[in-house]
Amino acid sequence: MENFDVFIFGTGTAGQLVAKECAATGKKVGIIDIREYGGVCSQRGCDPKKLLLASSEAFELSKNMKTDGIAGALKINWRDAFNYARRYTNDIPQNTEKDLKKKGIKCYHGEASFKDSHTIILDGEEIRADHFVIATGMQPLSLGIPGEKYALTSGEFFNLKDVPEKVIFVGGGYIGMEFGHMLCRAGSKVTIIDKGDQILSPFEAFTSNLLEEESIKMGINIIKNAQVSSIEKIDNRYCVYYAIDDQIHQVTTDCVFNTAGRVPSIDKLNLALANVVTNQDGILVNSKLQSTSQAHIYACGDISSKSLPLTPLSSIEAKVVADNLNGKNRDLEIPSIPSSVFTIPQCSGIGLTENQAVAENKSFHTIEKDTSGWFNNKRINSPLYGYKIIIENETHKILGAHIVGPEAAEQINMFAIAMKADMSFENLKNVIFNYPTWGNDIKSF
Ligand SMILES: Cc1cc2nc3c(=O)[nH]c(=O)nc-3n(C[C@H](O)[C@H](O)[C@H](O)COP(=O)(O)OP(=O)(O)OC[C@H]3O[C@@H](n4cnc5c(N)ncnc54)[C@H](O)[C@@H]3O)c2cc1C
Ligand SMILES: NC(=O)c1ccc[n+]([C@@H]2O[C@H](COP(=O)([O-])OP(=O)(O)OC[C@H]3O[C@@H](n4cnc5c(N)ncnc54)[C@H](O)[C@@H]3O)[C@@H](O)[C@H]2O)c1
Repeated sequence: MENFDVFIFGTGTAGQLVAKECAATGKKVGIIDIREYGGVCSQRGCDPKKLLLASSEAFELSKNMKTDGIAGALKINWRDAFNYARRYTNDIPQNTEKDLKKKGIKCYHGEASFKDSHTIILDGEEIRADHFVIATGMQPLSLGIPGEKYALTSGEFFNLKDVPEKVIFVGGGYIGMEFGHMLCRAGSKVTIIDKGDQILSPFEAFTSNLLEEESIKMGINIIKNAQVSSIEKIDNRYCVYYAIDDQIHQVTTDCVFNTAGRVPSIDKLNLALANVVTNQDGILVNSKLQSTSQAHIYACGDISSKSLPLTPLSSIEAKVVADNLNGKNRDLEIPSIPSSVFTIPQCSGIGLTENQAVAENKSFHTIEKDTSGWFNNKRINSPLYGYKIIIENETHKILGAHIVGPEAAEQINMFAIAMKADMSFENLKNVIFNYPTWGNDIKSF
């Protein structure tokens, strides 16, 4: 029986980091993945998405500058954009595995599951470890409706070689909005159906509503407060049925995506046999990221109950787990987390929304403005730019910052620094920034 100091499930951002840091201190490390190596971010998430988005960005800028310096009709060639993204991502699995092996880590493939809290079984063989790390991430939630099998997943979006004439996204969260914007610019007639009354519900309503209005102007059909009840295949097309106030409606489409959220990937691990406790957020962990029921089993990244499912959080958590396994006795401390939806324009936020500040009984005031007419936005003929900042009355500290605009994802990083450094809003505005830049606009917020 193979025996390890540390055995890791999952080769994404979190799993790889723990494996490398533990191997670097001389531990005997094993790692396994049920799919190709590399995880969601590099294969089916952040990176291929941003690569595909590059042509949408180029398209948008040239479309907006059409009568102001750019001549000729532009078109996104989806197949070229797809091949471009693939060129970057294709080699990552084998390079990741090569790199892990070079560092002395034993690499496995397949579906392993726990036999007891120190033993797993893979293809009938037992593997034992002193410590386990579960970093298996998340997977699309099941819609639980007839015809669900016809809905494609976000991973399958990255196999889409041609632009569908019509496409429906069930769910107007991060993924539905990002993919919807891309396909709309590439020529699809996009419909987004969401069960809630606000798309991008974790984001501030002011910025999310502005983005929704702009998305509708672009031609995206957004249907809210709608419960999708079934999907039917008719010849080569799909009919999606949904209810609003008990009234059944239907839309026909060439392609449907399930973008209704993601759930922890724990179903294949047999965690009950290892006495590892879970809930709907993932594996229950303490501040050291140990399972609350089995201290020698850690969880990090999307799968841990502590984390928002974002790449930077997966790295932070993995580092805490690696440090603890290497004897450093660390607790997870999470600062305010910036997050962005990579639509065009982008929608970004950090800290509290206004509703959350009210719920937390904060004494605060807000400033908000539609700044679409400001110079930076006008310069590129972008249609939308706006912000809302939540400021604590007594300390003038930033409780939350929310921006929608072409460079909102970069601007929000400035707020991340200010909030980490406990700066007041005035002090952030007193910083001298380059002119004329998007960062410098913050001085006028
Ligand atoms: C479409 C999309 C776009 C995204 N864009 C962004 C973005 O722009 N910015 C951002 O911060 N975040 C983004 N995210 C989220 C980000 O990808 C995740 O937070 C991050 O990848 C999580 O890393 P992880 O290591 O925890 O898990 P993962 O990267 O999911 O890795 C988990 C690994 O475990 C494997 N696995 C699963 N089950 C088992 C099992 N039973 N046994 C063995 N292995 C298993 C999986 O195959 C996978 O390789 C996006 C996500 C999606 C889906
Ligand atoms: N740019 C980024 O950082 C980025 C991009 C993509 C994904 N992610 C991460 O991945 C996670 C998952 O993204 P996601 O877009 O799948 O989920 P999400 O939670 O962001 O959005 C899901 C949406 O689907 C709706 N919904 C749920 N069930 C539904 C149903 N049955 N019918 C209609 N609508 C339904 C919800 O109301 C919600 O608006 C995000 O929370 C985020 O952390 C991040």
